[in-house]
Amino acid sequence: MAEPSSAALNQLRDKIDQADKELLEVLRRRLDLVAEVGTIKHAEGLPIYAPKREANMLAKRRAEAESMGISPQLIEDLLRRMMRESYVSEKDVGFKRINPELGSVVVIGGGGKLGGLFVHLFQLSGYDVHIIEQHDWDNAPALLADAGIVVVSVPIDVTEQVIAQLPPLPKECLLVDLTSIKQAPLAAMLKAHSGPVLGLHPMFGPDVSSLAKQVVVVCHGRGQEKYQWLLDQITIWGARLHEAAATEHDQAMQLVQAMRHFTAFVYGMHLKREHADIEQLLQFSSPIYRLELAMVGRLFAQDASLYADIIFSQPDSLVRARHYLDRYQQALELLESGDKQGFNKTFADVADWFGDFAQQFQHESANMLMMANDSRSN
Ligand SMILES: O=C(O)C(=O)C[C@]1(C(=O)O)C=C[C@@H](O)C=C1
Repeated sequence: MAEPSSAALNQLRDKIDQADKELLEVLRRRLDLVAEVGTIKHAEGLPIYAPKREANMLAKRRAEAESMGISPQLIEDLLRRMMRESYVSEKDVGFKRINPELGSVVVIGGGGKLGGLFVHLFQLSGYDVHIIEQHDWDNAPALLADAGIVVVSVPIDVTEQVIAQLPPLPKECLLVDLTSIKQAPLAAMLKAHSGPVLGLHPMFGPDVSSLAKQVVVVCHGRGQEKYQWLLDQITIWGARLHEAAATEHDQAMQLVQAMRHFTAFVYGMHLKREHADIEQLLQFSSPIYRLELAMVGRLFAQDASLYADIIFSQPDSLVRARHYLDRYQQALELLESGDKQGFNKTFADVADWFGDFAQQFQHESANMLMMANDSRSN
């Protein structure tokens, strides 16, 4: 059915169309300027992500918007969305090669998604990149003979085995892994190779459009002066580095990854066993529930073995999951005994513990909810 309209409304809509077209022209102009910035950054080896410039620009535009009677949040949303576009366009120009002397880059598991992303980034930076996959392990000695860096990007449960199987690497070759646990792979690399060693954990999935604003955890192994170039290269790709001890990293991953994925897995399992009707849930869902369902549902669009690896390879997953079950049981007892007061008290204790973060998260999630709602068309 056609939407109701009128001649006066149509006249105004024509003018809106005109204004939107002008907006497109402004966007085109901005994209062209950003492309020029990309070329300069490529030549000068500057990072695609410039947080101070962004903060300054946003503050100025917000103030200008306010003085024009435009919501500051509106211009901030638009600019942030445009800058996301900038990261992608600047990435496609390529990056400066920070270590021109380096021998070849060999990515073991480079045919996989995360390995493939790093292959692409090294290629965009002008390195000579080779891939080794399971089926062509026979070629490994020849490919590794003049490697300047070997990146291990294989499933967690075979990482240590693959590292142990490596033929002797050139003495100065850098050995790196991208596994989402760090203690065991780092120890295996230090044992297998006497040269420089580095543990990395990219805190993002392989589907990111650029590394801008993404975090890469750095666990130092051996010979930092020999791999500083790689850290600089990753910064140019746009990522932020976060240094951590391998033990500290692995402990945090218990909650950030293993428990998070495990609870999402249980939630999905529960919905299925309750014979929930997703279609119907969506009709009744508030924006926050829709977002929650999306977070859980996206798990099941991915590879089971990836999640199994993350959960099962964390040494303390079971202990953490049991603690969670205990807390669930304690909360259930409040419900069973109708202890609303107890519920409120626990709630207040936890809120107190979250402190200022509670407000910050409320603010952040409000923005996410609005954006999630904007992208709905039904
Ligand atoms: O000014 C820059 O350095 C840019 O790359 C341009 C731009 C933008 O789109 O305005 C994009 C990315 C940076 O983080 C900051 C700003």
